[in-house]
Amino acid sequence: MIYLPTGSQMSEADLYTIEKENIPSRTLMERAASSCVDVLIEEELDLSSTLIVCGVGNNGGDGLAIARLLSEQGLSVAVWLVGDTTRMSFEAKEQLSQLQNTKVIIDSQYPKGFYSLIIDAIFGVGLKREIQGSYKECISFLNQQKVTKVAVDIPSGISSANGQVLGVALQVDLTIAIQCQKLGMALYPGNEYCGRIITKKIGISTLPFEKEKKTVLCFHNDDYYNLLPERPAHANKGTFGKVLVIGGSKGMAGAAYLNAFSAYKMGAGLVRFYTPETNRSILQTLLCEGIMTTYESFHEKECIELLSWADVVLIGSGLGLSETAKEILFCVLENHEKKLVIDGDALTLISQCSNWRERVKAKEIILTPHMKEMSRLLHCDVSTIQENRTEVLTSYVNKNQLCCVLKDERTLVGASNQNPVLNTSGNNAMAKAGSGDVLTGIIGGLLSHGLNAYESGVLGVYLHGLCGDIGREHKGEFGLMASDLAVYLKDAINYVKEVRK
Ligand SMILES: NC(=O)C1=CN([C@@H]2O[C@H](COP(=O)(O)OP(=O)(O)OC[C@H]3O[C@@H](n4cnc5c(N)ncnc54)[C@H](OP(=O)(O)O)[C@@H]3O)[C@@H](O)[C@H]2O)[C@@H](O)CC1
Ligand SMILES: [K+]
Repeated sequence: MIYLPTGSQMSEADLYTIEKENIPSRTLMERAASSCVDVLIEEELDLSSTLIVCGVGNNGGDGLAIARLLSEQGLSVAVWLVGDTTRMSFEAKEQLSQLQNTKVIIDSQYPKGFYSLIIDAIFGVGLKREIQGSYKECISFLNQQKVTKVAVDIPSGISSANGQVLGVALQVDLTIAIQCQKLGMALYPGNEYCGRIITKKIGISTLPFEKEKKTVLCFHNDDYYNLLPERPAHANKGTFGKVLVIGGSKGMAGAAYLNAFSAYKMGAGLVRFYTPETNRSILQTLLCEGIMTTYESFHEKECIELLSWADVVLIGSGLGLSETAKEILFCVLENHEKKLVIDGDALTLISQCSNWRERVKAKEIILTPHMKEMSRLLHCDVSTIQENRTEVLTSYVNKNQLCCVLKDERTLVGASNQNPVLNTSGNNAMAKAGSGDVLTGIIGGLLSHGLNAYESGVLGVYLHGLCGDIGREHKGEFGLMASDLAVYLKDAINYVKEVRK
């Protein structure tokens, strides 16, 4: 597992290392620069004529130190110093003065020439506001140059906190992340600007953000392997849990089908539909293994009886917003005591009720909103969530004591008192109707094996993304369907086991 700190968390770690571990800032900068030079050599980049574009902060300081190290090897280097040098950081000033006695060309304008490589050391984690004026012109100009580009720490213009482009950003081929990859490099669009990412540790203590439950994690295959549920040999269909799918209004039977099919494919022992009568023959034809109870209107006693049967309830996929849907939903909230996944229309319905959380009895709760549904739950706009997703998610799950799977190109899973986990599996072939219903089913299947909400959310999202990655290989970027995803679950699970070996 790795930490994905924001730039601010990284700056705190820099400071902690300098002050508490007595490693001078200058030493860290030298280590950063020599690590970058190592990468440039290891990657066999053409270093015959390098342009290093430096800002006036410590990212620029890294760039100036790289210029000196390359020049010491007899290589031709030019530095384009952008920004107001009267505002230069102490460390960058030191680096600049060391460069004066070398052959490196230093210019405050673009030093005209033919370059084999451009190194971006304009902004690192210290970038916090929109880029304008001459900085903007410089980055736009560099974007037009058809030369290999390498970013020091993070491409200039990408917010290390949320991956957004702050006015303009440099598209590079390779990013050398100092000590850790930053959160903004894993999120979109930031990730697309980074090219390949190579991380180089330079001895910055990560203790300050390791202690914080709000630091985002990215799991490795082994972490996922450790979460995979066991399938004991002495088992019957009751061993792997009973899942009740409440979803699929008229015309939306497919959503309930995908929930149930995916829960079965994830290994659930028994899956039952509770769905409108109009869906009966459709669902029984699609999934003969699904047990069926149907309704035409709300019957409290029937609903409560079904809840006492179920270990896990999945409610909301294609449920609709009717009065009956609402009555069933609140009956579930107020009576189901075990595990509960709230998806789709059920999320919209709870967002219209200010005290919904107080009414929930379930001991484990997972919400699976996409950005729009999250914005309804929080009564704010989508961009506010996208810009501050970690803070928004952590405060929501802690306030409501539940697990929330915030679906996006990069899904983030949060749970009370746990670090949020950012998922990196999956691809754009999965951006299709029904994909979320499959995820809900997979999570249901994991819950029914005894995993807790956080574990089911984290592993479920990863497996779902892997199904998309494997599925794209077989069905293509255009043709992959949501129902295919669940079919590839067996390959996804095998992949996690195989990589472990
Ligand atoms: N010893 C250490 O600490 C180590 C640090 N390391 C390296 O340092 C990097 C972090 O350095 P940093 O904190 O100095 O920030 P950095 O990214 O250079 O930018 C700050 C400068 O940009 C300016 N500025 C910001 N936004 C702007 C805008 N929109 N438009 C215009 N200007 C803007 C800002 O100006 P100000 O806000 O002060 O007006 C300030 O001048 C880190 O990524 C890593 O590469 C490593 O070597 C390891 C050891
Ligand atoms: K940079």
